[in-house]
Amino acid sequence: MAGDKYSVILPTYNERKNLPIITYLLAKTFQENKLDWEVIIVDDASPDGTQEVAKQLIKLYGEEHILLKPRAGKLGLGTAYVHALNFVSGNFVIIMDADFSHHPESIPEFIKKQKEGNFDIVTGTRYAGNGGVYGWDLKRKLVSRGANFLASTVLNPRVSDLTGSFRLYKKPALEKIIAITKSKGYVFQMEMVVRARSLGLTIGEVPISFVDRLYGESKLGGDEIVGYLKGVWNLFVSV
Ligand SMILES: Nc1nc2c(ncn2[C@@H]2O[C@H](COP(=O)(O)OP(=O)(O)O[C@H]3O[C@H](CO)[C@@H](O)[C@H](O)[C@@H]3O)[C@@H](O)[C@H]2O)c(=O)[nH]1
Ligand SMILES: [Mg+2]
Repeated sequence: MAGDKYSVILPTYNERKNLPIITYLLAKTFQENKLDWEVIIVDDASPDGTQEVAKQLIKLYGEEHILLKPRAGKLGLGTAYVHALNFVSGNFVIIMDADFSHHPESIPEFIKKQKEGNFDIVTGTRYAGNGGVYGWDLKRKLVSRGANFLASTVLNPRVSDLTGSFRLYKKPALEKIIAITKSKGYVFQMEMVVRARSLGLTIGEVPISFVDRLYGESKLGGDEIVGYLKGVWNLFVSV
């Protein structure tokens, strides 16, 4: 629709090699679809020089399209979104990873889905339709499936992929959800969906292929798994 603007929040930690290509593909996708856009990069003082790359990208694409909103240290994904939201100028917000696990080519499908049902949220799903996961070992697959199974059973949020983070939000919806979401680690994604349901927001789903990163390493560790279990428990007793 005329007047719509899409703000992509891209949290980065050591994504120097991925950032130029993901930005190129985002720009291309938005230009080809004649959409108004911006990318907000939240870099947490990556030691690999991600911010230097981001500054080059600002020169290339312009300040109206690329914003760098860095923080002084590695403060985690959840707070990165909260931080970025202060700078969003679009009426829609897209949250995605910078490491190609989330491919920009899905964005037009998210937008189409959003328009179809006037959804508050459209979430990418690896666990419905022709969605899938590629490149994970058995352990990581089991952790992801287990996390989804547990939260679905206990909290019943009627979404097939609770832990993914590739999502499109109406900006006011995201603001409302973030205001009441408490967790900070990986569990954040799941809590956001559960909170959205408790607010009566509508959610559409689009199947996506999640491909594990080529460069660098995932930041998921044992602490995050414990944090997730605690998060499910806290929501179970509170929502
Ligand atoms: N600013 C900032 N960015 C971060 C931080 N930690 C990770 N990131 C960035 O956040 C994105 C995802 O981080 P990964 O480390 O690649 O996560 P993952 O293990 O692949 O997990 C992904 O899949 C999970 C579901 O299976 C998701 O729950 C998770 O949010 C993410 O999408 C990447 O762009 C990474 O640079 C941080 O502390 N600060
Ligand atoms: Mg990743």
